[in-house]
Amino acid sequence: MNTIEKPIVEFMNVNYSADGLHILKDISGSFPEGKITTLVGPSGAGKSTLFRLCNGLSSPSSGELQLKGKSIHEYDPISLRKNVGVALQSATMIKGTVLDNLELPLTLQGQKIALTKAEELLQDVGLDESFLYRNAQDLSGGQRQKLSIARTLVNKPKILLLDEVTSSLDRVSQHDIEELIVKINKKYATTIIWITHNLDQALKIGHYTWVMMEGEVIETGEVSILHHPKNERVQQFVKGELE
Ligand SMILES: Nc1ncnc2c1ncn2[C@@H]1O[C@H](COP(=O)(O)OP(=O)(O)OP(=O)(O)O)[C@@H](O)[C@H]1O
Repeated sequence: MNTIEKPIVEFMNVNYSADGLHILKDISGSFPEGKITTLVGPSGAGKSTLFRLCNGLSSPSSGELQLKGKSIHEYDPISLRKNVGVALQSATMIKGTVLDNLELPLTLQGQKIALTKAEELLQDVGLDESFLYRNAQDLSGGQRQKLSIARTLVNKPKILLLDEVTSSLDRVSQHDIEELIVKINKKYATTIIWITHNLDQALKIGHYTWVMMEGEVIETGEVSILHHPKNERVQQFVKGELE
């Protein structure tokens, strides 16, 4: 992160343990506001666990985690959900139409979505407004992922957490989603934190990267560090020698 950038998510000596296992080890660092940071590392490195701390699904065992300069403990669940949107690889839909799914974040708050808003959100993610009354179960994988991302935008989140959102998609849909995320980042200045196994994708769309291994953050910096990592294990990882 360069000096003029403001941190929006800050980890200060964060540890997380579960079932007697020390899973996240003394994590310190920040995600800059309005930028795309990718989170990479081998399987089991702790990436998804770190995400669950950012959206309040788990709490640090020790240390401090701040969002917008305020401890995550001070956010109530609704304001946390409004600030932090999440899209997952599975892009799970409820039974019903595209509109029902788009409206879900508001339904949970006892509200309805304005039709013009729903149309605008579909337009944002490149789905035609004629999709609104289609059965969500009938969408293709790529369309479902676009809808899942549109759904996170309903609350205008400041931060969007993406966990392997393109891993089960074909190349064309993968490319569409990458373009879409870059567009959202530019249009709404949304901070994006993106877990990906795909290093080419990290290099293509990210401004910054965190490399995690065995519960630790090993290297961070501009995404170009992936071309010439300093750490020997990270060098092995980028060469594909670690799973
Ligand atoms: N609640 C839990 N209880 C016990 N172990 C856990 C728990 N949550 C995560 N772990 C363990 O912590 C480690 C990190 O898991 P995590 O899912 O965060 O890794 P990851 O980097 O996201 O991996 P992947 O890329 O495979 O999704 C793994 O060894 C996992 O089995």
